[in-house]
Amino acid sequence: MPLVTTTEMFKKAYDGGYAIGAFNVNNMEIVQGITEAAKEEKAPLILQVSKGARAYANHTYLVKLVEAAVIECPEIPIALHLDHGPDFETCKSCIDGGFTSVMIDASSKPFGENIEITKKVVEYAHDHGVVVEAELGTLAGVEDEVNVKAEDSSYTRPEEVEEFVTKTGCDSLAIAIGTSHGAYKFTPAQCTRNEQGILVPPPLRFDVLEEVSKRLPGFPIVLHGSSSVPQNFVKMINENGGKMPDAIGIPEDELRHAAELSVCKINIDSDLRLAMTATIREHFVQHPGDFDPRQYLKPARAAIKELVRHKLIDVLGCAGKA
Ligand SMILES: O=C(CO)COP(=O)(O)O
Ligand SMILES: O=C[C@H](O)COP(=O)(O)O
Ligand SMILES: [Zn+2]
Ligand SMILES: [Zn+2]
Repeated sequence: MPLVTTTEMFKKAYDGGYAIGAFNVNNMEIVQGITEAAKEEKAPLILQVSKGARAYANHTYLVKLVEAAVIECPEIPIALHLDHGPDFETCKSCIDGGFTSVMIDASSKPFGENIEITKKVVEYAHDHGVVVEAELGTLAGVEDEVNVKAEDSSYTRPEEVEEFVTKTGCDSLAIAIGTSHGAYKFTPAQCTRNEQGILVPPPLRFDVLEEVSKRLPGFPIVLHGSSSVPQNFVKMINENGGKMPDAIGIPEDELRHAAELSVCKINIDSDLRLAMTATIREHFVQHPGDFDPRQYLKPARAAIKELVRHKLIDVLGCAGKA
């Protein structure tokens, strides 16, 4: 089947109490690792491309890689989504250039301006059969080299969501409930220790999510910054010449719970980066003579595939839903 929008996927995910994985892609091995897992697990899939990915790999290369994945995986629905579209022009260029979904992220702008910009993108997108994700609230962390400090982040205000969705006509809404971008989502000081001595981060604001959902019944909610920062990969990185002290992510239990509620799209990028980097670092230490990129990119791709398989089956609940 050709690239699809997220409309049908979100409807089924909302009613079925699961979420679709939205994975960031930057090169061929990442596209292949993700799509091979989704194909084998019969999971609907969102592949997303950031401004940084377009700058790194080039729009055409990324679209063609995703189109190749669509040919290789005819049995699963795949959407191609622009992640964190910074302005109308970038969204327009992706809408004109083959994407089926775009995010306009004007969440750092004042409420009225966010509505204006989002509405303009929605009008153009809907005229072209493309769906739009918008955002209310500000996540902490790094995206496109912009670093939002924890003190500048803010939770979504539930009292704003109905007006925002009605006035903009957006198709899904990303909200801020305590997730953040990158591999350092919490400091150890913010965490407590459980009986096994493992750091447990402060809980997500499920009260905010529930209040939002009450005001927007049936409306798909999106969670950004939802990597769990698997500690086995952090350990592999640190034991093989890397230096990632205190990398902490979102506990999988919380993501599972969010997926059962109104969250229909869960964004994961950092975990893919960790899987790839850990595998390559270990490979270089174990095989110092290797210099053919295929020797280390092959296990890196396999690590991404197994990570994604785990997310689809054990976290998102979307395996078998294609
Ligand atoms: O939100 C994301 C992409 O938009 C990715 O978040 P992570 O950094 O937690 O993977
Ligand atoms: O939201 C952030 C995503 O992880 C994309 O990251 P990037 O801007 O470094 O490509
Ligand atoms: Zn944002
Ligand atoms: Zn994001």
